[in-house]
Amino acid sequence: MQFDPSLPKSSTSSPASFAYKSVRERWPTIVTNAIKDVQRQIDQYERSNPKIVRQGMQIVAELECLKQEMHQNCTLSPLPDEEGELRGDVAIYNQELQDRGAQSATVGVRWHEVEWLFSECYLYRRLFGSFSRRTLWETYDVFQEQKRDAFKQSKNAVLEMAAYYVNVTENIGCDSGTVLSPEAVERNRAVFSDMMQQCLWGNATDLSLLTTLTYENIQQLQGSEVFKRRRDKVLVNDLDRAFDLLWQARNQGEEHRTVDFVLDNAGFELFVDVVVICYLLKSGLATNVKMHAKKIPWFVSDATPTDIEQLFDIIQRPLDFFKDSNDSGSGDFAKMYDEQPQHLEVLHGDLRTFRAEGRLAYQTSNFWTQAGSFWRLPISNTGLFAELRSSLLVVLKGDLNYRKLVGDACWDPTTPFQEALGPLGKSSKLNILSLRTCKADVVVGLPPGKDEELRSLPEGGGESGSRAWALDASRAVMQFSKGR
Ligand SMILES: O=P(O)(O)OC[C@H]1O[C@](O)(CO)[C@@H](O)[C@@H]1O
Repeated sequence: MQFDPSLPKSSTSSPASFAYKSVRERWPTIVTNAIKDVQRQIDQYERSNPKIVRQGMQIVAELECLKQEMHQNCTLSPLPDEEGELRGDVAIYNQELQDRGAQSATVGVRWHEVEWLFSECYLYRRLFGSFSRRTLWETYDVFQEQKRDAFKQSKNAVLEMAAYYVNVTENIGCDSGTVLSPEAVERNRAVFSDMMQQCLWGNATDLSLLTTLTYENIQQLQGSEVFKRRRDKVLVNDLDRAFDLLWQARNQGEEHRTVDFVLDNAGFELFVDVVVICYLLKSGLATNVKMHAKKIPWFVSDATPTDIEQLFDIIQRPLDFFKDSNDSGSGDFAKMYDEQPQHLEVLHGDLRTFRAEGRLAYQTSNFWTQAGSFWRLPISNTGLFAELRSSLLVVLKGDLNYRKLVGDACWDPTTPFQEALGPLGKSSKLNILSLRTCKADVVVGLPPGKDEELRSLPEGGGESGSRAWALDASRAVMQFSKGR
């Protein structure tokens, strides 16, 4: 709190904001879905395991209570103590809650009058605690089924992306390490741009925003046609600067060219991230990539280490995973796969090699699931800060990472991206690339007049005070900051 931007923040009290709607409609739906998921488990264990059932019912009772508290605008209660390595986090959340309470005009911090970023993180942290404090549920991911179901419906786009990967790396991968003609450099630049744009739009399928997704919804959000159609929806595109950074380092023969990839959603987005990461390694734009995942189930669809391992398995044995997805209109995966099995096999082979060589790894940190903005990083997690500073480039995916980068503050939308990064911006020694489809009110780095232009569109928000154009993931920014 102390180190966040001093500007006012998005708050659940502001009727024009997405935060307002979130606490009143979206979060209760998310908690209701979690309750239904636990209920299904309880039904399954009804006869065989009374202890699981008993603990499950305690979880349901807690989640019902959480919903009521939101509904009735109660104060946010301190998180119950937990065992294990995440215990310290609970203390950090509770300290912040206490500090915020002490500063508030009314007593305590109420659901309908609280900063959005803090309260949303608190919500997911509290949800997690309901499971982690129950011995038979402590490793249960209440969002797992939703994540897997959504990914099962992404098979067409998975095959397409794998084919694209093979095509690109066959033609460009071999360029690594050689001196290239200007035309070849431009070809590499174009491929980088395409890859990164696929990576960007992979972020549109986010289960915390789309609380009910149909097969048709998913198809509309995925595939190469989608990203081609949406080129003009990218409001800021700094990819050239990021490419120049990686390309120059590669040409100068810098030995360690690590890219850190701060992940967002599991499922299709994670699959595209992994493809893009393999491309970065294969093309020589990076020598090593470290993926950063969430330690706990987070914002419904965020990727955890389990999701990563499951994805690696799926890439190795796609038929096992996709064969029983019986959604309409999807075609017969086995048949489609038979026609081009080699694409996923090539991807799997590369993945296995990079992992065996230690060039592709993943890790977690409590930092990613704490409540505050990333402005706190240099103070609150010096180890991670040092690690990211030693990286050539840090790629951050998604809307929540963006909100945390800029502190979810009410910036003027023309504020330079680097300025809004505060201590992670100028002179930070961090090179940052944010790939974000817009799902929240905050945005920076826009050209003068752009926000006004977008607000004046039908559905753009108009005079309502809402930045409606920025809420449905139909627009995006790819912003770069060179901190060293
Ligand atoms: O998965 P992403 O892109 O981080 O999106 C999550 C974000 O989207 C929302 O669900 C909607 O704005 C926010 O609550 C959250 O910041």
